[in-house]
Amino acid sequence: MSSSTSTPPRSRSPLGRGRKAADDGPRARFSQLLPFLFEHKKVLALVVALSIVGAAASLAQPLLVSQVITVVQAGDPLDMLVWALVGLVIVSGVISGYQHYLLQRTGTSVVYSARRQLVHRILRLPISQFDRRRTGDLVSRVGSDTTMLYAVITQGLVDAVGGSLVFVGALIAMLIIDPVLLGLTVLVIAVSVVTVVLISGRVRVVSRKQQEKVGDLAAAVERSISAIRTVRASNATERETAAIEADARGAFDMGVKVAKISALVVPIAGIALQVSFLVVLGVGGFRVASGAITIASLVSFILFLFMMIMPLGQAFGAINSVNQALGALGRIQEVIDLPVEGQDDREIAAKAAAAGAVGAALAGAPAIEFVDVHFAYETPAKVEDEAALETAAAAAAAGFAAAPDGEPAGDTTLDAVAGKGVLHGVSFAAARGKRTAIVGPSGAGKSTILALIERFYDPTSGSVRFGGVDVRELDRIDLRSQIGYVEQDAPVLAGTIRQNLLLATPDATDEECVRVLHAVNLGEVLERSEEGLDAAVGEDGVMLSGGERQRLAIARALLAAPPVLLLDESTSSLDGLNEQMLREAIDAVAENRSLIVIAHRLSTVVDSDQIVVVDHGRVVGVGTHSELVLSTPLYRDLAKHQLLV
Ligand SMILES: Nc1ncnc2c1ncn2[C@@H]1O[C@H](COP(=O)(O)OP(=O)(O)OP(=O)(O)O)[C@@H](O)[C@H]1O
Repeated sequence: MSSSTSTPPRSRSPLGRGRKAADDGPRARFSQLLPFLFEHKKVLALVVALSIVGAAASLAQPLLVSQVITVVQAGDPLDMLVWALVGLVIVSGVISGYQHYLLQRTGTSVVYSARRQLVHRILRLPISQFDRRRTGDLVSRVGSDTTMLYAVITQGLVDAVGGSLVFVGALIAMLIIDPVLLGLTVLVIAVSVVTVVLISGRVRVVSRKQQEKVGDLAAAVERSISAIRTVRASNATERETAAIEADARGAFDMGVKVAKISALVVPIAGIALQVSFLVVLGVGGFRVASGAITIASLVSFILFLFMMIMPLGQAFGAINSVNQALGALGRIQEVIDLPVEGQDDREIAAKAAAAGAVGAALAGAPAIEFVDVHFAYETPAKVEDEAALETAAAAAAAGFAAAPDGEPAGDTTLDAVAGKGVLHGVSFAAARGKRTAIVGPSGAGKSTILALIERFYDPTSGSVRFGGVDVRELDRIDLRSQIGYVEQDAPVLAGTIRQNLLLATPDATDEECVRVLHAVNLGEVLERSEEGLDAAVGEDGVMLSGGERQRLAIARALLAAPPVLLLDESTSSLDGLNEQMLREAIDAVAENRSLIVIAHRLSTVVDSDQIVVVDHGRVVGVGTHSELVLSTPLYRDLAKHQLLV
């Protein structure tokens, strides 16, 4: 958002903005994971309850085994004990299977919930966010980063909760059996826990970087695919492939790093088990020999030791997967924390809605009016010192733990600053029910004018008025429902003709669809395929010609029958017939409504009620064609070039 009035403070996200750490980038805390888990608290509670039962069943096993040994030594019959053991094994198996299913389902639900939140947020971000974010990276956050959350649930976290019960239970049992042996075991375990915690902080950082690389990869793929014809025609396939492969390689390298660090974690539980086993066996042997404990006690102590180490391994796995997930969650949360479009003006909009401001547009006021409008797009801030960031990241890596906050070392490309002015004191009024054309050289600011009417951006100063009311005082949804907008060059969505038409007017009937298609001279496309309205138009409408695409977009706007229609004429050159059809389409939509059309071909606009000439963001002339030819040199030149005078 470029408006000085509505731009939120720089520090938008608690994670990313305004706070730069050595490993620059969005970071998530464990507490931010909790809301995702909390959504499933009932199922998770059930899983924990099952874990407790499972833990009890597991804990009972060594006790039974110890009983079996005692009974065998005494030469007594074993019947009941054996059946109890079999029963316990079966119960443990069933419980663990059900638990596994619940965890997988919950993991999938957490991913689903994160995706929903992300999509909900992304589609509502201010347009300025799309100017500086890469589409592929956003797609990757929805598709890839979210899947990392799955592992938190399935790989350990909840298991570790249940496991910790086994751990505590085993600990108590071991304490009762032999406190001396336990002391030695705890010592070995404490060393391994400290090591794992130190290593896993690094996993979070590297995992986030890996996700960033996956984002880069997705953005690169999107870039090439969306321009595939140009890429092919430029013989750039090899170079584009190489560039994408380099991004894939970056993701792979980071993946290998994650694997290396994780690989340090995995054997630690095993090593801890082996070391404690040897210590317990050695010292335990002496203690049996000296009569301090019995053989049965030593055997059950060792079984408890195994039982205690298993959940420890789970806990280490959990720490690892949580840290990986937190890397991805940082990127998810960064988007979720962005303000949605209009977040700042909710109060104004509520007031406006209460007052019915759109409906109460002032009688006699122009449909659209610009009053001394100045505007500058925000431009992404530069990364000031990448080398400093790298050094700081390396320093943090050496420290192994999660990076501490540092001084701002630079700026990511997602922060924005006000760029150079695009509109400078633009004033004009588009009368109701009339046709206003905006003309001017490329880059003059014509499309920007339409963007301000749609409130994709707000002016830096001055005001844009709809029916005499400043658009900032209107509810955006109401405002947009009054305005049709046909954007330049890319107006068709993948899908069928019907889906395209119904985008703004989901309830329109087939008859209405067919009527608007005829109104814009597109009746013929219905005859091309037996499917009629259900014929697919392909990604970006590639199955339609440039002129047809533009007219389909006009038909869509026409179907909604808005009182004001903004039309950014396609810059692509149309042949005579297509141009004629476009003019007829515009004539059809101009009926009974206020039309503002950006024209690249003066022939489309010579008969407009009013023409506004824009040059370098300034209005340099307003009038009819014949007036402007006399009064405005720029217009005269444009007209001359297009052979109209
Ligand atoms: N989203 C954007 N972010 C930053 N700058 C932009 C953005 N859109 C346009 N600009 C800049 O604003 C200026 C005006 O662009 P605009 O698209 O309004 O011109 P135009 O008159 O419609 O041009 P054309 O006739 O070529 O479509 C240009 O210098 C352009 O580079």
